[in-house]
Amino acid sequence: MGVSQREVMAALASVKLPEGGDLVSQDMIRALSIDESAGGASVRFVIEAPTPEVARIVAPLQPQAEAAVRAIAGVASVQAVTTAHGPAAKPAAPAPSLKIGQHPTPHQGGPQKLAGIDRIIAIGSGKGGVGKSTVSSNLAVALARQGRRVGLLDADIYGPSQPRMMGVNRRPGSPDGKIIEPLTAHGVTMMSLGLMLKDDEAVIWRGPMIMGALQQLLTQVAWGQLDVLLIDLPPGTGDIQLTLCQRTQLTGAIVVSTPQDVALLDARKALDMFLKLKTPVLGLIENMSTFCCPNCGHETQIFGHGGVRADAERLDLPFLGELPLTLAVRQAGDSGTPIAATDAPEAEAYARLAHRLIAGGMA
Ligand SMILES: Nc1ncnc2c1ncn2[C@@H]1O[C@H](COP(=O)(O)OP(=O)(O)OP(=O)(O)O)[C@@H](O)[C@H]1O
Repeated sequence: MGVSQREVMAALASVKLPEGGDLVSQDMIRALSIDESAGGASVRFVIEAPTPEVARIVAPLQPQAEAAVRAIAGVASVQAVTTAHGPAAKPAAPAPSLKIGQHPTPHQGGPQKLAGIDRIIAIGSGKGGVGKSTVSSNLAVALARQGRRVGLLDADIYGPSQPRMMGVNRRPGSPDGKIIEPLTAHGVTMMSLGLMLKDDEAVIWRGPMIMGALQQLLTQVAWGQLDVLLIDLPPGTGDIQLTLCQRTQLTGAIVVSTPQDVALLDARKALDMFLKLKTPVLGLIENMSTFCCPNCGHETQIFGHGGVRADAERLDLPFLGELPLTLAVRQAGDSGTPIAATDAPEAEAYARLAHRLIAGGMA
């Protein structure tokens, strides 16, 4: 069997950048080609840095990247080039002066469309910690791998976790102090309030400030042309959910829950909220459905099993699938490379979910 693109990308993901993330999570790999011949595979790729300044930092890592690919069984030769995309930044470019967290501007009329964005899907849950952010990041990556132009907005303003899960920690630029340039990771255009805050800085805002911040993240970020924008909501049924559903034309919402009764109780409240706000519910996902012991293979249903499917049937809503609880999913999220970006068996469930949404015209 030949050398696959996935194997090469996985090897390149092992090359860490000094400022955080790696060559793949920072979306620097271009023009990857693998030519198989009798003597083995010749692999070529370009490391494209966003600016000449970053290229100077990344260039010394090229030998390490080549060595990582050369170590893959079946690779005979590796050729890489480091280039910079775009002109050199002006010296001492002003730091974004954009102030996130202002009062919302008055709004008239019903929910608005966002220019350039074809579909918007909100991903919510009733209870916290059920895996809504994990599902959002993995689904975004799985959709991008299937060729969709995907954006991911971390609207979990009190506990933004997407920067860590997607492996980005650069502060987004804002050359004019108004428009925020989103970052790219694993083929996904992303933005999170977490990228604008210092580590460990808490957000202590009242409702209007939160709504203002959400409005800024939706309208001041240069999202570009997207097939779908996924919005990772905070848990519960608060200001963010209300503002989003009332102001923005959503394609629909997906609700994530574990099968545990206490999670289901809260998930039903989230569903009720979406129904009351007339946001179509695209379906329910059961996360942490079963746990398969990596040592002995024994399956345990830690949080129960099947409760989300039963609720979907009872409410006549689509059941979008079950996702297992595995160590690999947690580790992948913590390392900044969602499991859906890898060849691990767990990636398959996200690929199926992405395929289902694309086939249904939802993504
Ligand atoms: N299927 C899974 N297998 C293993 N670990 C998982 C899985 N889903 C989520 N986790 C882990 O559970 C924790 C909580 O997940 P996550 O942050 O995605 O939940 P959340 O619902 O977004 O939480 P919050 O309420 O904080 O927004 C994380 O450490 C994550 O890595």
